[in-house]
Amino acid sequence: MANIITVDHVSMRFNLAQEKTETLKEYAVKLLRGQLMFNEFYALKDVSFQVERGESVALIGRNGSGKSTMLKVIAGVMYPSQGSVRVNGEIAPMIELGAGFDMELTARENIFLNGAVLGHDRAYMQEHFDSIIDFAELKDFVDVPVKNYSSGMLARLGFAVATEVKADLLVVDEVLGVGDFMFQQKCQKRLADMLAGDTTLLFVSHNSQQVRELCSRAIWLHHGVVRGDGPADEVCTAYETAMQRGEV
Ligand SMILES: Nc1ncnc2c1ncn2[C@@H]1O[C@H](COP(=O)(O)OP(=O)(O)OP(=O)(O)O)[C@@H](O)[C@H]1O
Repeated sequence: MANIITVDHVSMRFNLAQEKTETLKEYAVKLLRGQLMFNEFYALKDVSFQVERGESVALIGRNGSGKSTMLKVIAGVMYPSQGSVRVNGEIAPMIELGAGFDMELTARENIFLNGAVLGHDRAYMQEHFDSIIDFAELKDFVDVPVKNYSSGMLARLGFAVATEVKADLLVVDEVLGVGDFMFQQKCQKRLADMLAGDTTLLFVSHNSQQVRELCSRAIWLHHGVVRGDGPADEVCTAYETAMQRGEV
């Protein structure tokens, strides 16, 4: 089967300032004078993997292991310092709460805006509009600027839009953890339905049960390095065992 994602020897380096600077001006002056010392920090180190069309893959690992950075590089929000990423299809990214929304606009306006960003015209979005609002349970808040939404409401709207407009690849960062229990169940069911079609799912989760239920495969990142890649159940068990033993 064809690969939808090819991650080829990707490294992501961040430069962390060693000294604390109080103001942006002080930072800029020190930077121009060459007085700032940086520590090089690799959030991803020589990561390679491929994902086939229709696979559902979870990225797991401790806090700070590089999962979100990997999603951002795949979604094209960040460019890797080394290596390359190729995505063969249309991506619906849900990687930051509210990203892709204009906070000053209403839900109605944002739905059309988001649709346009994903390459869908007004007529297409109009056709799907009611279904998005129904799923997000925001019927009474359609014309409220989203800056007044709670984080749960924003997550519901984001999830509803990203999953309504069928993309080839859905990239989801922990957003399933937001919203109440009932909504999480609904999201999980929708993802399962999409996976029964030919959507590819790549998602980050700290919930092993969810990973086992939704994903056929898991990739375990540890300090930016791939420590495991294989059937979700096996990789989750290896990760849990390592945590219980205090090895990670
Ligand atoms: N823009 C940035 N500048 C500097 N460091 C960053 C930046 N983005 C991420 N990092 C660092 O890279 C490392 C990996 O972060 P990342 O968010 O990818 O981890 P994660 O596995 O998603 O963690 P979590 O489970 O807590 O969400 C962390 O140490 C983080 O502090």
